[in-house]
Amino acid sequence: MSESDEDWLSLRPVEPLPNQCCGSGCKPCVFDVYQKELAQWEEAKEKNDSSLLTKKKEEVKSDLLLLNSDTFTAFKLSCVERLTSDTNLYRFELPRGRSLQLSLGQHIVLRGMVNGLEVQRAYTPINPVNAENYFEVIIKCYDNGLMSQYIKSWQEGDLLFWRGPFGGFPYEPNQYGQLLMLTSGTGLAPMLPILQCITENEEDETFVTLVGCFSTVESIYMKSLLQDLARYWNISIFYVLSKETSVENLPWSCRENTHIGRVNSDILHSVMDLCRRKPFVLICGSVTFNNDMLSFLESLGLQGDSCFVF
Ligand SMILES: Cc1cc2nc3c(=O)[nH]c(=O)nc-3n(C[C@H](O)[C@H](O)[C@H](O)COP(=O)(O)OP(=O)(O)OC[C@H]3O[C@@H](n4cnc5c(N)ncnc54)[C@H](O)[C@@H]3O)c2cc1C
Repeated sequence: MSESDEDWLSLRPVEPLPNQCCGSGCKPCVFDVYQKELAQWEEAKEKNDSSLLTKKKEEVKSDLLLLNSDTFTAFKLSCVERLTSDTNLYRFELPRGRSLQLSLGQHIVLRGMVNGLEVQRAYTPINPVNAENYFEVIIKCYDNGLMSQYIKSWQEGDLLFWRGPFGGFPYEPNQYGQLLMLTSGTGLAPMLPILQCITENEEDETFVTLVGCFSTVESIYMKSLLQDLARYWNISIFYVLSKETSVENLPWSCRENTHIGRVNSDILHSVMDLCRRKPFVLICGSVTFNNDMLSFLESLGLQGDSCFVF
């Protein structure tokens, strides 16, 4: 097939803008995909054969894996549950008896279209890794967030496009005597499948202490799931609430395990004193939160090789 210069120009892939990238270091990133498509375009142009461009740019279906790290697959949004004023739980349908087959703590990348611009952002499924027929993500929407605008337009039944998986925390049962999980907001997400994996395995005797940082009691996500998990003999859960004024104003169920204020080295010191063994620390929050936690832990004598940042 022969094409004019103008036709070739219209087929040339467009270089992504920096804010289209999710920034989570996934491979391939939107820029890798662009480089690959550009090379494909240059080859097709050289051979003057545009049929070489039609190869797998869009969604693919694999019989074995539902997800693919290169290309996007459509999943149906089956249910939206409001968790707080700005955060919802989104449940996606999978074919009957199928699971996403993620490893612990892995994230997936969502593709959105905002004002004609393709945007990609990372989200971490919270369901147990062996869950069949569905997967779930909790997403906080920001007023001025690009993907947030797209997510706010979703309706149950919509088809949304995901690729992955990426990242993850390599975990073996009883590998660590004690895990200490430090999370801020939706940073809770990668911890939930790890907690569920430990509590579902009677042979796994790992102690886990989770510190969840939120602004108020109302903003704590998945409170009833966390309460259920805290009933296990090896799981302890603490909250640090930055916008509450006094423990006395909190419901009785939260008073004993809540600190008021922002998490600091004193709070971490008291939490670490309650750990049964020297902890291996998992950290997930904003970049500032993660860096703050690493420096508090260092001041408490914990080295970087005892920490994993999502
Ligand atoms: C590996 C990984 C896993 C993630 N998992 C989840 C998850 O499970 N659930 C989830 O909700 N998010 C998760 N995120 C964050 C998510 O990828 C997006 O960054 C977030 O949804 C904001 O995207 P946006 O396009 O709406 O905002 P952007 O357009 O990227 O940002 C615009 C503005 O929004 C605000 N904003 C964006 N992100 C933050 C933040 N973290 N803290 C404070 N203000 C912010 C700021 O004001 C910012 O200037 C994850 C990120 C990574 C890297």
